[in-house]
Amino acid sequence: MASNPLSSPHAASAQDAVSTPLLRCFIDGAWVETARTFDNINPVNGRLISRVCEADRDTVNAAISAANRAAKGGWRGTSVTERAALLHRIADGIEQRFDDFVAAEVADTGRPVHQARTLDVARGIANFRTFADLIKTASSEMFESTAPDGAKILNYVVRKPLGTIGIISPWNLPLLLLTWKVAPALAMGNCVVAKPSEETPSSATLLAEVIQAAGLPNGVFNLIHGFGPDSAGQFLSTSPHIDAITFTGESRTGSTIMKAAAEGVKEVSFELGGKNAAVVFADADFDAAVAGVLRSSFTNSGQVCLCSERVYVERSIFDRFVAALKDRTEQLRIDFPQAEGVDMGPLVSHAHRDKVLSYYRLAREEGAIIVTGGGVPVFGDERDQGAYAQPTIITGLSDTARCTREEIFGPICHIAPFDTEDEVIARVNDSPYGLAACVWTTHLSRAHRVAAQFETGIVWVNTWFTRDLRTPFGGTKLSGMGREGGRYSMDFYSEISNICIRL
Ligand SMILES: NC(=O)c1ccc[n+]([C@@H]2O[C@H](COP(=O)([O-])OP(=O)(O)OC[C@H]3O[C@@H](n4cnc5c(N)ncnc54)[C@H](O)[C@@H]3O)[C@@H](O)[C@H]2O)c1
Ligand SMILES: O=C/C=C/C=C(\O)C(=O)O
Repeated sequence: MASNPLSSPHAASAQDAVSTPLLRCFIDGAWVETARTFDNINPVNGRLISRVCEADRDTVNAAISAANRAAKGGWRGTSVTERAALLHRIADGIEQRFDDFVAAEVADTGRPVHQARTLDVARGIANFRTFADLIKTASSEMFESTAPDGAKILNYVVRKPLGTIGIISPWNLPLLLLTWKVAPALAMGNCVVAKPSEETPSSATLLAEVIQAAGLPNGVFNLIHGFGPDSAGQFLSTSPHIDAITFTGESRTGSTIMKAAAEGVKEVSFELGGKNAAVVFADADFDAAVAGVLRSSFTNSGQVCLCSERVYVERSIFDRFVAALKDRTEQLRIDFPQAEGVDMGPLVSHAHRDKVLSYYRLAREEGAIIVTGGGVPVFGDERDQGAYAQPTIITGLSDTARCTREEIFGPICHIAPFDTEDEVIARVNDSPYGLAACVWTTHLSRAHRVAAQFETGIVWVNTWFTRDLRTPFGGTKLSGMGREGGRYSMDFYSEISNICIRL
């Protein structure tokens, strides 16, 4: 098991003086305990990691009031240079406590240590550095025109802080997805009330410690812990005193939050679910495509919103591709997060594994062929108390089966053959979701042609989850609303005003 990451004074133990840390909320620059706590469980072995203070309505309101006060205070007036320096200090702080952050992510999620190092924590740092650098180089639009009487008119655009931003994030990439919103929100001069997932409170708590140490003014960043319905998530998203909500999570939750936001006509940004497709043409670099689909299906045990759950392979290479992917999948090492060469840890929780396993059963009921996996690995050690599931490949389902239409969010993909380019484009687009798609081909014009026709916010050609943080990121249809990244984040986290001057 990971060494306990939560060794700082802010995680001091209250109820269990011996060892179980208590994670507190961070409000107006102070650590706040609440009456109710919930357990944070390690999915590797079912053991208790920490107890977490659940923010009740009064606590959430206190966090929002603190942010509102700070928003009216000096923060919005800080210079870009000062804010950029603070963001870099936060990035430095994460770097200085790199191993604590890695251990926190690993303990909460069971993900491989090397993934936490190279993806999660590295991106947490990059998110702060990227937006610090972006605001220093940002420009704005200017339009010159002529008034009816011939006078010269100058229009220019300014970005002002929105005020208080409510941030609600999921458990699948906890630090990455939280900082992806916190960094630009602060960069644009806003104050923040952030609620991480109840499944993954640890790295967010460390982030609050780092932010406190970096010297952000009190109330600019506030952290509340808790659940969604009838808990901190609902109290935050239904408050009339926040100015915008940015949310990453399930489409259904996004819809609930949107109803709450409609009441006050709040700005929303949603990064939601997916049922992403990977398309492999016969002209693809075969080995690269197999390796790519292996990654895009099973990284983080399939718990990345961008993972491929629908794989379409051109019929002439279908059997060979399925056999090769099966072979590679059966070589994946499912192990403790700290094990040398580990490829996959458990799912995030037993509850989530129950959901994923219900789809493994449904696949059989719907008539799927189980090519590999379809169950739970047996280890003969404490991992048997964990939330592990086998990486699973299925074939033989129609495009109307529930397993090929609904997001499963686990280590499973369905592979189907296709015959023509037009056919596969139509099948990929026949989905209520539209987050990301991958194309594997060496045919240059086909790559452009096909990519342009996918109804998704993101298309990767001969790669997957390769990110440039300046690019627009988000989904169409049930996969989201709006785009974040680079100037798209700068726009969302700002009130954009046009100033028109008659010269
Ligand atoms: N498009 C993207 O960029 C992206 C990225 C990551 C994850 N996701 C999606 O997230 C989902 C997995 O995450 P999850 O299970 O944590 O999602 P979830 O919607 O259950 O929870 C996400 C967050 O919302 C909170 N929440 C739940 N109900 C709420 C309510 N009624 N009001 C306010 N807050 C509420 C939760 O406590 C949590 O903090 C998958 O569907 C995945 O595709 C999308
Ligand atoms: O699980 C979803 C992954 C989302 C990734 C990002 O939001 C990103 O890379 O910025």
